[in-house]
Amino acid sequence: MPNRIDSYEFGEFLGQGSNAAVYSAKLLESKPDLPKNLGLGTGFNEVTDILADVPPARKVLGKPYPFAIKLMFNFEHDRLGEDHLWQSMGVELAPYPNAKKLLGGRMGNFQPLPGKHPNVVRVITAFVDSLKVLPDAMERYPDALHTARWYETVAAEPKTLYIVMRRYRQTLHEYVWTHDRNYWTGRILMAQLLEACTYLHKHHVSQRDMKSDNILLQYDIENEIPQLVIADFGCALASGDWNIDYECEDVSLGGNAKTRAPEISTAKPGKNVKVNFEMADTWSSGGLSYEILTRTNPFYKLLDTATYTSSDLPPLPSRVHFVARNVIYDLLERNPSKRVKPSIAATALNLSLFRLGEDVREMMKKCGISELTTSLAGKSSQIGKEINKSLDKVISLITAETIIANLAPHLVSRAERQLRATFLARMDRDNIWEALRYFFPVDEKCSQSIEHLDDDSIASLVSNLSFSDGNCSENGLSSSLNNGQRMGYNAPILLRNVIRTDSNGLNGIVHRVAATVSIVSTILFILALGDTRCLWTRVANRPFIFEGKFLASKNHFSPGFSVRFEVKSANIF
Ligand SMILES: Nc1ncnc2c1ncn2[C@@H]1O[C@H](COP(=O)(O)OP(=O)(O)OP(=O)(O)O)[C@@H](O)[C@H]1O
Repeated sequence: MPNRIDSYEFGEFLGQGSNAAVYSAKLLESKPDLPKNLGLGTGFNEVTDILADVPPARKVLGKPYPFAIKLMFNFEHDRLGEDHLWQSMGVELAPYPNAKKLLGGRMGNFQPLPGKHPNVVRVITAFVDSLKVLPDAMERYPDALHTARWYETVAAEPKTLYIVMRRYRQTLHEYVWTHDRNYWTGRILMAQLLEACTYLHKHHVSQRDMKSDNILLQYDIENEIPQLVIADFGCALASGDWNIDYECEDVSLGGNAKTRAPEISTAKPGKNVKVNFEMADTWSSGGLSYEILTRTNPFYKLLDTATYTSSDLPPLPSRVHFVARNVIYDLLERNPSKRVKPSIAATALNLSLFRLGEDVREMMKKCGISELTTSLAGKSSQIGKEINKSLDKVISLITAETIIANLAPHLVSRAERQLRATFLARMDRDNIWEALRYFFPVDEKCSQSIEHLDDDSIASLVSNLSFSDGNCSENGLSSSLNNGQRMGYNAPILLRNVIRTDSNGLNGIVHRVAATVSIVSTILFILALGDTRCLWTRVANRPFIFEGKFLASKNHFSPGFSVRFEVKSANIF
């Protein structure tokens, strides 16, 4: 992407804050890039090759101004050079993995995020160039221009920093006031927010200005579930250290005082005082979750972050899922050392979103997970090994369901499929066991008595547990899940029952295989039309087979040959 402002054409004004104005933009005389290679494989019997991994062309075409350019306000047009711009504004680049190179050491210990994340604003490039005075600039931000009346002299060529980002559709604040409440969507938004917090937390970055104007959403169709990103890192702490010295009032504690965690808002400046931001964003995501589910963040007006107690928190609507409710209360725990870690909160939310059965808790129970197993997890390696077998089967099911979801892109939103991918890419067993406590609260008495058991007692406990039977999860599930005719899991039957879909009349899962593939594969597709065939892949090292029919697609014979694969059943063996 070019690093000159002349290479971009500005579109509409998108918004402004105290530090910058943001406009939509496109490359001058650019033509939208159509996907050249549809990314489809050659073998019709390999599921992984037919996953739709490129957006439909219409979505690419539909965005005439695909970028957003943040024009930073330079209030020091009387200073020469560029260094001060990079130094004072460079922190905005915390979400940009190339930032260190770009800054070239101008910001000392600055440690930006090392990679892109689907729930963190996508920065494409940044550069310093001449100040572009747009037609509405004088009216909207006169003080940020070199013509502001207090300058006695200004640099020969007034400049500023520009940040080119992906353009998003709306802020969270706008979204909650323009869309009807939908608690399923709300939970997906919450989970995305917590995935972003998990990523920032992992890399020691605190955004420090978590308000709903700084949470951006992308969706193409009006009732689509939005993709959520955390944006505006202008107040971020990204030095690799959670602590800052707070010796006087002048030290910045981040953005809006109303959205500061209790440990920040109660800090008093003084000698050797340090303020720790490790759990600050996590706390703020609790207030934002209220906003997602009820439109109102209790800390904007009702409560004071410095003085509230947990009993002051307003009740959440009764239809809010019990996991979301408890996660929110735990996020808003005053004591940062007792506050739930963002990764645990995100995992709990993600687990609550799986559809393997009407009730995730019931499904887990049938796999042998219970209050007892969550109490036992991590207690001894012997027990751990046994109960992890049950957990691994649950994980296989979750993975299988995700693959099925990818085969049914019209049934599961893009945002949700991305969320699953994000979650599956980072999950580990310990994290899941901790999150499972939201479904199966740990029995403290049981937990304490296990501490004192000797090896023999543990062995006998293990042998008495239902999960010691390696097949228990299959048995439990197949009795409730399968269609009575075949062994194993029959996940599509479940999906058909529980997925909320507006695709009328679709029975089972239908995936369009748009194949611009070799002639040989095309012939194979044609030969397969109408017959019941199997597609296979592997899930957690176990064969995962879809059985179904190839059907000719009415509308999609161009540009390549297209068929649909209607999945009748899916089985893990
Ligand atoms: N990538 C983007 N796509 C679409 N709109 C955006 C984008 N980035 C920012 N905006 C819009 O511009 C507004 C101002 O952006 P931003 O919050 O980054 O500015 P700021 O001056 O740093 O704000 P603050 O005063 O909170 O520090 C946002 O609230 C949003 O409405």
